[in-house]
Amino acid sequence: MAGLRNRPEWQFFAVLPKADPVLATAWWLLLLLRGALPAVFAIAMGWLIGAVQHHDELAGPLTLMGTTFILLQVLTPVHQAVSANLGSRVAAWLNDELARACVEPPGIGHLEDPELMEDLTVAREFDRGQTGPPMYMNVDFTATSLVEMVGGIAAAVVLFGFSWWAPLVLVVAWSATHWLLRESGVWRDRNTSEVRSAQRHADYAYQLAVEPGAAKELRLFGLAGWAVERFTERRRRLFELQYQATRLRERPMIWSLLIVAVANGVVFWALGSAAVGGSLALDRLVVFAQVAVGVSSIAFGGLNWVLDGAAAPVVAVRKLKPAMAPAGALSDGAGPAWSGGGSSRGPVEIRIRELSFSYPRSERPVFDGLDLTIPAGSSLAVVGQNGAGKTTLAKLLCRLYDPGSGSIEVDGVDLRNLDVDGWRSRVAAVFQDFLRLELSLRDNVAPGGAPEADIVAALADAGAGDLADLETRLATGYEGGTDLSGGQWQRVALARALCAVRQGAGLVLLDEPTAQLDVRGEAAIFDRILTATRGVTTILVSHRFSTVRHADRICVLEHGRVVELGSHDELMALRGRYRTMFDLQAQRFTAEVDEEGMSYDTL
Ligand SMILES: Nc1ncnc2c1ncn2[C@@H]1O[C@H](COP(=O)(O)OP(=O)(O)OP(=O)(O)O)[C@@H](O)[C@H]1O
Repeated sequence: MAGLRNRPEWQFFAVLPKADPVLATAWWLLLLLRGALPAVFAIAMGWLIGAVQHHDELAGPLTLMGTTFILLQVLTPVHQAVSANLGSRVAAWLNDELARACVEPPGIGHLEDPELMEDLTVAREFDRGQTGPPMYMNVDFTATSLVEMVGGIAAAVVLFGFSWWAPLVLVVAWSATHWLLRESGVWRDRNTSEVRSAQRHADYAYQLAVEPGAAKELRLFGLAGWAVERFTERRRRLFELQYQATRLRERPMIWSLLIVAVANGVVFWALGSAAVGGSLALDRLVVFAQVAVGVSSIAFGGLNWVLDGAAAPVVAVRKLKPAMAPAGALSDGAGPAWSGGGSSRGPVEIRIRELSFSYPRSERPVFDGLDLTIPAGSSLAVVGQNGAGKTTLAKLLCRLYDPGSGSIEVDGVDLRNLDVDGWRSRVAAVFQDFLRLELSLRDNVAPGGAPEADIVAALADAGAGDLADLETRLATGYEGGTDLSGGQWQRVALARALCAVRQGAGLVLLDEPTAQLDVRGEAAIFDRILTATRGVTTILVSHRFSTVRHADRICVLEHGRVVELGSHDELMALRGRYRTMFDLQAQRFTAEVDEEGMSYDTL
């Protein structure tokens, strides 16, 4: 039973009533009715012939035939409409499930776990129509295939009226055609890793060609023709593979044709001899001959093929739900909303002890015994080569991951013992890949709400005071909406953090907060950031030493450990890594005065 429940088809059918119980019931009823109608029509025809032969009343059989015929015509489009609606609801249900599974875990490990990526891609993209038909079509295809299956079974049931063996022979023979498709590899080969990989390549090349993100470089590097060529070639390869997969192979084809021909020959021969021998009247012969033909609609197993595509996203979503929860879990924070040692406002002291951390499924530790203390209210700049672990440190401080071993303490309390939401409400962060909400400027600066005076002041501190009206939506495509440049967006992200500081954040994390600002803007803004975050514990990640040097202390990260720690002057005097990096960058900043006679280079 558990095995049956785990089957993809079962999971697919189980989702239908969850998506919409009323539509699912209507869908099944219509399906059964449509499946049964051809057999009823055959019976009605036999009845009519019998009535003509015996000079009986024709109204009954004619009414039944007419009604069946009309129902056959009318129910098809009605069922299609129900299928389309049910399919859309199944897609919405799956999308909701996936959204919840992605959003509910407090950490983010489940979204960065390579083992979950394939299912996540299937679950995310199933309704875009690129890897297969969208769900509303899949439900319709499933309905059509099931109607045929039910039709074949109904015909076989009626054929029992002739003999017990005839329907069995025909059902077995026509079922052999399923084996034909399976042996031809239709289902198996269509979903091989080679086909999936070809599909991925074709999709990628297509996206390169049609999406605006790649448009600039494609043109600049003369790659436009290459992208189209690549797409065409990859797609051709995909079609070739799909053709190979769906091509019927000779041997199983000959065998199943033979079986079907023999079985039908035997049954029709028996029907014929019974009729000639006088044991089967014309009216019954007509019925049984029709249903004997009708059994053929169970042939070829199109249903399996259709269900394969329809069930894949259901299986992926249902698999992801239980897999994501532990991957994104954090150890339980036992404390109340804020259970740090200090007050619920004001700066916090951070103490990192023997911290080790590796990303999920990664052998290589990012940190291996990191020790670092950041006194309350001080600022610390973190520098180091690409990949040194600066962003990872910020993620750990936001408690998007828990450490592998060691600890991060806030005012003497292990971060794992703090309530996650309570802690996060005390952290203001700007990440390199910061959030750009398609909402008003006001909501971008204060997504959780804040007094207007704080929003306006935060925008001014971030140098975005005159960017736009607070109610302007920061996205094109909306009435009065506008998009911003990269640097302008960065100012909005900074304003969001600075607004949170005004709301009482105790830790500010700035990961490359001025990377997209022009030099003039950076120098001006950085002074304002320092003023606005004065007295708040601030961690600044930056490759710009003009920014870094203003921090109270600077730490150089290398191979998961702190290799240098001190003020700018102390580290310069040390003549170590920091000095080398600083001097290298300083050589590129020789011009200290611009054409307007103003000095911006603060190195
Ligand atoms: N989601 C992830 N899964 C696996 N490994 C990751 C992930 N994110 C980062 N890493 C790895 O962890 C290491 C540290 O990455 P991190 O982003 O913290 O570096 P960084 O110092 O911020 O680099 P940069 O200066 O380029 O921003 C790198 O080797 C990186 O490849």
